[in-house]
Amino acid sequence: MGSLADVLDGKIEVPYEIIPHFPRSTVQGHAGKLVFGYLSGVPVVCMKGRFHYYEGYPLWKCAMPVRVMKLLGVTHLVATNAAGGLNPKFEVGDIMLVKDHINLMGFAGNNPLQGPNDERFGPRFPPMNEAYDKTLIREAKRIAKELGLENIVHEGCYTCLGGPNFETVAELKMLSMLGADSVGMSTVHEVITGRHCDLTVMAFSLITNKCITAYDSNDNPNHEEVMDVGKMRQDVLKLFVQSIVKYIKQTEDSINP
Ligand SMILES: O=P(O)(O)O[C@H]1O[C@H](CO)[C@@H](O)[C@H]1O
Ligand code: HPA
Repeated sequence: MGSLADVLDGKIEVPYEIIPHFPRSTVQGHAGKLVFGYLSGVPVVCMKGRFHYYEGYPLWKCAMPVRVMKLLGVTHLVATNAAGGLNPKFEVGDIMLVKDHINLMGFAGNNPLQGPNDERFGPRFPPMNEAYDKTLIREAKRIAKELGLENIVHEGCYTCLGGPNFETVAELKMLSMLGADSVGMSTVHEVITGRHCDLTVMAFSLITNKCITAYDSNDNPNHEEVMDVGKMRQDVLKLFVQSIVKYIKQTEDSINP
């Protein structure tokens, strides 16, 4: 067992505390380390713990590790998250490939790219209509089929709220009407920052709980359940990401032999 970061070959772990100006992880279950190593022979860097707006960091700081990755030579970002399933077809433990997002915090003028634009990373007005790489989504679906995961892998639209509270019934009903299929408190600002600096991006949600859209329900979402489902699905997620990374490497090698 262990997360993806734990099974890298030639692993080097760098605690966030020793990286100058790096934020610190404050969330239970987020260890706070950058882990370098090889996954199926492919050099990768994993974040063991990410940063959320509700921890008190501005969005640009939450997403700063993405720019650090860009400067390290990273070309592809695979962002994963735990999310509530809003689409009634999703079950707990399912995977949702993100085909699009709704940047709710952006609606209120809060964006990781706010402030002076650093042209060395990217343009002032980056497009976001093709944020999630279509080829990677297609190949992830093929890989899911090969691994026998086709019944649990879906495609949908993710939305990020500021948190830390889970959503009200009325909020969830509204998000559903807006077209969201999964709901979380991360990823969108990382993806925007990644696309701004021209990383190829894919993302997926692990559905850790069903969103409660009925007033007569006695269930409550909670972080313990989110972490438990994450642990339960750890091995499947590892295999899935490993296969996607292998595919990326093969295509890169065929382009630049
Ligand atoms: O998005 P990640 O970091 O996977 O975690 C999700 O799970 C936590 C809530 O249980 C929130 O932080 C939410 O964003
Ligand atoms: N809502 C918001 N964030 C989440 C959820 C949820 O239901 N589950 C995991 N992260």
